[in-house]
Amino acid sequence: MEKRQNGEAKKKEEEPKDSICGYDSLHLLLKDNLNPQHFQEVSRLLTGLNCGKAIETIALPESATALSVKHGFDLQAFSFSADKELLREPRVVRVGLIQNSIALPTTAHFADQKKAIFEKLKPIIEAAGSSGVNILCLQEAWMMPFAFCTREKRWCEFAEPVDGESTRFLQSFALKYNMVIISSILERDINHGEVIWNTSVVIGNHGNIIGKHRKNHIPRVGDFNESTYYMEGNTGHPVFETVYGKIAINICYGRHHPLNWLAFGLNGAEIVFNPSATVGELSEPMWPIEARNAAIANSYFVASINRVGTETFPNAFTSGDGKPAHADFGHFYGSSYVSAPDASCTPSLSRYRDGLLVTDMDLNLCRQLKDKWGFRMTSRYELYADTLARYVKPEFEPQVITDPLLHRKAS
Ligand SMILES: NC(=O)NCCC(=O)O
Repeated sequence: MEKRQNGEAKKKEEEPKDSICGYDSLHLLLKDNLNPQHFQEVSRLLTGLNCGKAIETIALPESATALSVKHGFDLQAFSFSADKELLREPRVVRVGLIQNSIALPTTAHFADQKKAIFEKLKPIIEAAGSSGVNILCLQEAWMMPFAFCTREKRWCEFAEPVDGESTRFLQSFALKYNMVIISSILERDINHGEVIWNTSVVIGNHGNIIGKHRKNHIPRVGDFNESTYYMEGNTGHPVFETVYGKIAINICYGRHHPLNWLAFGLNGAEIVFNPSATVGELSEPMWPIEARNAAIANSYFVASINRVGTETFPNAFTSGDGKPAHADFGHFYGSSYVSAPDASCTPSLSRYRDGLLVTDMDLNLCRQLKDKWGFRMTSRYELYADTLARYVKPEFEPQVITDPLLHRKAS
């Protein structure tokens, strides 16, 4: 079968490892195998409609497509519109998401591994910059292998202060392209006993550091032994007011926690980024649902990024499930995508290749959905504030009304 570039990639003769039956994404598998009418109907249900239409693709400059061809990364671009308003101008923001695999084996010298990731990312960030991206977000702990499966402490050497080399590397791009950049790193807090955090640094479009947010919920599932390395974050639910809009970051496992999403919404977020690192066997069926649900429930956009590839570590580890020791986490399935508050979403980036997803979004859509569905207005927060206040007390008793005939035998 024919081979096309990127969003148009058709099934390849030999199925690439970790593809979906030879395709980069479910969207492309369906597109290639359904007749156009069926595909349109399936897409209407799977990815929704934005302002009554299928989400539109947008053309990117030749410089960006040339970089994607030269460096072999997936490049896709879409646009969400909002209804025209009489009193507000449209507020269109261009968002870029980067997913990538590591660049060198995990056995290489740590300094070389980090440098190689920087080099690998340069053309992808350049493509984002030359595409006019306003806010760029990288995946969770993008500057290192996701070594938290191993429980070995030597990987802590990758940790950096908020103003460390990874931030400095990105600050130059922020300045060059007038871009806000969200950079999720393994942070070492020099001023507080050199402790380690999982942190997103928000770099402003002038190359300044606007602030940071530390991961609120730390996984204890499968091989995700992150609690061996860092504690639950202490930065609350900050929303960063940038020149391009109000943004927040819900780091990876936080996406399973509806109250985490809610708190960013209550603080006024218009786009919540979800930089992640998660593997197919554990979470792939959840991936297309949770972020999309959060976007709908909280009337904001959600931008979800997952890393790519299989990372093999020098020493095998066990998962506490009685299965044999192994040296990799499983496959990080990429599939980054954007969800809108009106229940539409973009198709995903590749399941196995590096990629850049560029998405235009008119932030006016957030308030339009609040006005239409009234989720904030009907939320009854005081009801839940009361339940939660009682629940967190040791003497809490669940509100259960037991059927007095529960134990009576059926006659
Ligand atoms: N990085 C991370 O928190 N992964 C946990 C697994 C998941 O949430 O799917």
